Amino acid sequence: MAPTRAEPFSDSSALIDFVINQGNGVKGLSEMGLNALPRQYIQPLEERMCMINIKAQESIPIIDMSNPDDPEVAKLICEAASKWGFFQIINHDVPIEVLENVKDATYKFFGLPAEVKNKYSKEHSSSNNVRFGTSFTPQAEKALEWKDYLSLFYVSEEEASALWPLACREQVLDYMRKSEVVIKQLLKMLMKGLNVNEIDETKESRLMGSMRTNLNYYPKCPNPELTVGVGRHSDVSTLTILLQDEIGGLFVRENNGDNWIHVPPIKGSLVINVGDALQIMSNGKYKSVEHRVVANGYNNRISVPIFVNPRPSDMIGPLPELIKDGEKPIYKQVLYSDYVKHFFRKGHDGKKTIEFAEL
Ligand SMILES: COc1cc(/C=C/C(=O)SCCNC(=O)CCNC(=O)[C@H](O)C(C)(C)COP(=O)(O)OP(=O)(O)OC[C@H]2O[C@@H](n3cnc4c(N)ncnc43)[C@H](O)[C@@H]2OP(=O)(O)O)ccc1O
Ligand SMILES: O=C(O)CCC(=O)C(=O)O
Ligand SMILES: [Fe+2]
Repeated sequence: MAPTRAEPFSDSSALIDFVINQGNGVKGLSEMGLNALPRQYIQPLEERMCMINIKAQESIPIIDMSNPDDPEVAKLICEAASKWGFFQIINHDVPIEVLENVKDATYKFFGLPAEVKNKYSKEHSSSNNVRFGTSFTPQAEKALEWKDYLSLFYVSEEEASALWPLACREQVLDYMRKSEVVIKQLLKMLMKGLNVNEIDETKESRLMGSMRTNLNYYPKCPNPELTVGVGRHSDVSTLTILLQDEIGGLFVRENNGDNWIHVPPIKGSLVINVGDALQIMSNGKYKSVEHRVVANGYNNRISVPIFVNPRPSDMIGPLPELIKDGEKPIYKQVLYSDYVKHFFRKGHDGKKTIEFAEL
C-alpha cells in the first residue's frame, strides 16, 4: 500500500515559512516525525538514485600520504585527478582530533535553537560571508533538497572572530589552518604534473586565494528514495577537501557513464575532489566530476567540505604554460565571481556550469 501523504503544512508558503523563514530547516521537519516526505522535496524520477546504477565493485583511489615527497605519491595523485577527479587520502598531516572536533562542532551548531541559527540566514546575517541555509538554491529549484548548511567564507581571523558562530568558529578555523599544509602539497604535485614547476603569487591566488568551509547537515528522512541530500553537481572550487562522518551516502559518477560509485567512509581520511576552476586552469587535464548525496532513512549525516578557490576578483582560464606550446585552449578567461554567481543562480544541474567558460 502507498504511504499516506499527510501534509502537515496547508500549502507551500506555510512549509517555506517554517523551513526557511523561521530557520527550522529540514532538521526541523525531520524532528516533527513526519510519516511521509512533503511533496516539495519529491525529486523527478531521473534525479533519484537507482540501485541498478550503483557499481559496488568499483572504488575511487585511496592514496597514502605518509611520504608526500615520494614521486610515486605525486604520480598516483595526478593520475587520480585526471582519471577520476576524486580520491581519498589517508595518513595525511591533519590530526584526527582536529577532524573529530570539527564534526562535534557541526553537531553543536545544528543543535542550536532555530531562532539562533536563523541569525545567520541570508535575510538576517550581518555579512554575506556567513550564511545558514537549506537545500541549494530554493528559489530556483524544481524540487528542494534534504540538507541544511552553514557556509563560512574566510576573509581574516579578525572577521571570523567577529562574525562566525561561537559554536564552531575555533574548530573550523583549526581545520582550515591544519588542512592548508595538505592543500599546498596536493597543488604542488598537481602543478608539477602539468609541468608547472613554480607557483608564484599570481598562480597561488588563482589556485588557493580564497576558502569557503561548509558544514552540511542531512537529517534522517521519511522517504529517502524519493529525494536527494545533494543533487548531481560538480564543485566550482579548485580543489575540495571533504570530511565525512561514518554514515556514507556520497556517490561519484564513473567516466561520464550511468554508473555511480560509493565513497566509503574511512576514519581519519579526507576525500579530495577536483573542482571546475582546476578543470578550467588545467585546460581539461584534471576533471571535476559529478557527485551527489543520497538521503538516509535511519541516520542523520554530516560532512564538512573546504572549498579551495581562486579569489572572487581573479580571472581564470587555461594556464599560460599549457597554451604556450601550441595547445588549443578549450576554455576562455572568466571572472571567478561571475562563474560562482552563475553556479548559485540555478539548481544543481550536473556538469552544466562549466559550459559558462567553454570556448
Ligand atoms: C550550498 O550547497 C552547496 C554548495 C556547494 C558549493 C560548492 C563550491 O564549490 S563553493 C565555492 C564557491 N566559491 C567561493 O565561494 C569563492 C568565491 N566567492 C565569490 O565569488 C562570492 O563570494 C560569491 C559566492 C559569488 C558571492 O558574491 P556576492 O557578491 O556576495 O554575491 P551575492 O549576490 O551575495 O550572491 C550571489 C548569489 O549566490 C548565492 N550565494 C552566495 N553565497 C552562497 C552560499 N554560500 N551558498 C549558497 N548560495 C550562495 C546568493 O544567494 C545569490 O543568489 P541570489 O539568487 O540571491 O541573487 C556545492 C553543493 C551544494 O549543495
Ligand atoms: O556531503 C557530502 O559528502 C558531499 C557534499 C558536497 O558535494 C558539497 O557540499 O559540495
Ligand atoms: Fe560537492
